[in-house]
Amino acid sequence: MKANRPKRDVHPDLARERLKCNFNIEEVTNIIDGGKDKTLERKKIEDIALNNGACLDEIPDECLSIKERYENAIRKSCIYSNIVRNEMLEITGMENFESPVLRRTADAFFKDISPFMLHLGMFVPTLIGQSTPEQMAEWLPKALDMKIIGAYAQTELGHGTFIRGLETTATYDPDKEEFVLHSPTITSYKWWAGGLGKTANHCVVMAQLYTQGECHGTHLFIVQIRDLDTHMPLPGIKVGEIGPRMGFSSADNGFLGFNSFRIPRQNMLMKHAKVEKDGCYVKSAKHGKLTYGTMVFIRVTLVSEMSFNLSKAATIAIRYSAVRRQTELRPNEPEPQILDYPTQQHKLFICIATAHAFQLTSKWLWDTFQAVMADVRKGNVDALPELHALSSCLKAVSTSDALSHIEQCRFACGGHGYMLSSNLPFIYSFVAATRTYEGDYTVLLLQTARFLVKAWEQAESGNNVTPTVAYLNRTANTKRVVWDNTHEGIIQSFQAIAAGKIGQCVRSIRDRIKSGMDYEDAWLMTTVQLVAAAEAHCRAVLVNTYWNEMIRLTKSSSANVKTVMHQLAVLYLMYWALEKTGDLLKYSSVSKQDLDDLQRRYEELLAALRPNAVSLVDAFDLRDEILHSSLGSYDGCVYERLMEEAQKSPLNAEPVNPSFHKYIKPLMQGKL
Ligand SMILES: CCCCC/C=C\C/C=C\C/C=C\CCC(=O)SCCNC(=O)CCNC(=O)[C@H](O)C(C)(C)COP(=O)(O)OP(=O)(O)OC[C@H]1O[C@@H](n2cnc3c(N)ncnc32)[C@H](O)[C@@H]1OP(=O)(O)O
Ligand SMILES: Cc1cc2nc3c(=O)[nH]c(=O)nc-3n(C[C@H](O)[C@H](O)[C@H](O)COP(=O)(O)OP(=O)(O)OC[C@H]3O[C@@H](n4cnc5c(N)ncnc54)[C@H](O)[C@@H]3O)c2cc1C
Repeated sequence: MKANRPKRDVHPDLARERLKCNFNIEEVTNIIDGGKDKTLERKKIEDIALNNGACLDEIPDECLSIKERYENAIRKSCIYSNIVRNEMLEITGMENFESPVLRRTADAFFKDISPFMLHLGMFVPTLIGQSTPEQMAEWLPKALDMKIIGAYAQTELGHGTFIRGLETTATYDPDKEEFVLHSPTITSYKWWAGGLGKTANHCVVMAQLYTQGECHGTHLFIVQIRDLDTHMPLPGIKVGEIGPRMGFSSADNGFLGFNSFRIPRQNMLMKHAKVEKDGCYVKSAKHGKLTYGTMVFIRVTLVSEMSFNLSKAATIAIRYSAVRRQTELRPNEPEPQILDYPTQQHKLFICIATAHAFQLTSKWLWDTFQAVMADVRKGNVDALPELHALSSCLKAVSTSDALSHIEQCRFACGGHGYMLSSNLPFIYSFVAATRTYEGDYTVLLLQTARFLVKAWEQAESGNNVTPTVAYLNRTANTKRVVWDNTHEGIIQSFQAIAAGKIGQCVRSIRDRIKSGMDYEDAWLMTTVQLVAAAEAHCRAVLVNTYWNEMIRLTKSSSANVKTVMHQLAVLYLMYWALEKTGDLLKYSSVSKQDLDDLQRRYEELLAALRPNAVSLVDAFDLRDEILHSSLGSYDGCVYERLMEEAQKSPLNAEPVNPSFHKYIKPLMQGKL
């Protein structure tokens, strides 16, 4: 079903906005993409995937039933996978199947989500990260060629966060050289895995490994769950979909139970630990948590995923705000564009800046991840704790911030932002899940806090600490940093806030221990502060990385691009400084006068960015097919699109709904 989209003239308000632009949009797009060549490659791929209109729907997703939505998503997933397999991977290279470009074009096909997302998103990365070379040779080509379709089944009905508490067992039987997978309780049923309910025929399963009568903790196994020809669940497998949820409606998140289901020994993913034929367990020589590798990988990719989602929401809300006019400021004057209201600018410009902050930080995080993984391959796991701490807090804060900014974008669009045709509710519900999945917000910040407390103790005793906490060596023993309203000063203040909060946590824990608590209770009682300290550390990392990367990437930019990129980064620093005035007063010498000054400069900066606002979102270069929004299209024909989408409501298919004759009329006539 292809939909024809009428071509329209650009709305005059948007056309005027574009004339005001004073910087080279393409240069900014190149910075976001990671270089001119990357932009060209992206555009080429988008043309291949989107120009034939296969991604478009006649009937909007939201007007379909649950079953129709799933079936339509499968239909398009197959079309899309075929394009990826036959045309797109040729350009990116097979090894770049995780390229953000593929993720971005997928969004044009799925307003909600593809049931195949977890296949490429987690199943394939697990094969790559957890298999021996022999296992990789066996499974990876089939998975990349869609000969098998997989899911990642780790979470159970009873446990998601506490992986060590998972109950599914994999017991080795040396006589048959097989593992027996079993779900001993209702709470041990796998629950949530995307694509598992109806789509996948294979999955990676995390289970407690038993061999020679001993439990060796959780390990990963590859399991075929459905017949490849009939797609029927195999005997011993109970599988289905978990039911309607807030978002992810077409992802067929599933449940899975095993009744003494047997798999060959070779199906244990044995890169980091193995079970010999005789049942002897050989432990990972490197690091006990390497089986958690896929989670770390996805946490890293989620930071750029948040940038992408926020850039979509910001594009929709800013284009709409340039077209929408509301309220006479002075009698008989034209109503202003709502984008002219400083309160609207305050809601929206931070979204543009944050999308940049996350994008630049995500590239840096990706490079860090690659470097640490290269070390791990050589047997050096020293940097793993820092990577875990960093990816945990950046995943937590980027998903949480993106969520609240996307909600602001929806607020910024008034009533129309509540329409599903605006796409803002879809973006919101997708991002809402990211705050929970792949590690809940609080839980991940507490992981980072463990690392920070140790780093604090090292710095306190005069030892050098790892790079992302190096500021502790400077600030651990400083009471209050001297306020300085330059960008360096603001960055240092964020580091001082983080150091101050971590130090306070350490003192609280020690005081509680002194007063008789054991370490676990003292830690538990301090967790509210520990979460705040980890968040503060993450903000310090974000402001520092964003600033440094922005300077590095704009070195050879034209003057006006430098200026506008600089303005966005300063806006980001000021916004967060003003959000955290209580902390600044506590940990720096900032005065009321300094804060009033900062507020004034922030408001001036909003005004300075105003003429470039539409062009800044144009620089995200998001095609209409990707935006899926009645409010955010490039031409700004908001009202026409809202009306057009309204006509598609199934309730408008007939002038009188049968319920009138069945219920309303009898009620009116007193015959009910
Ligand atoms: C195609 C591209 C896609 C782009 C992206 C788009 C979409 C995303 C795609 C897919 C996602 C969609 C769906 C999501 C799928 C899922 O949600 S899968 C399930 C994810 N589940 C979780 O994340 C569970 C969260 N829980 C945990 O991670 C851990 O249980 C825990 C909370 C970290 C604790 O683990 P535990 O084993 O109990 O550890 P313990 O407390 O014993 O800690 C011991 C030490 O080990 C350290 N540690 C823990 N984890 C790691 C790690 N991963 N790496 C390194 N180190 C680790 C821990 O900090 C302790 O260190 P100490 O030194 O002792 O302090
Ligand atoms: C849309 C979606 C898709 C998903 N896809 C998959 C998938 O493909 N595969 C898969 O395996 N899983 C998947 N999940 C599961 C997901 O990973 C878990 O839901 C997530 O890790 C949170 O775990 P939980 O549900 O057990 O929450 P819980 O741990 O029960 O959390 C509930 C509350 O308790 C708090 N809490 C828990 N432990 C602690 C603690 N130690 N200290 C302080 N507070 C704590 C949390 O902060 C939270 O507020 C998905 C989830 C969603 C929502």
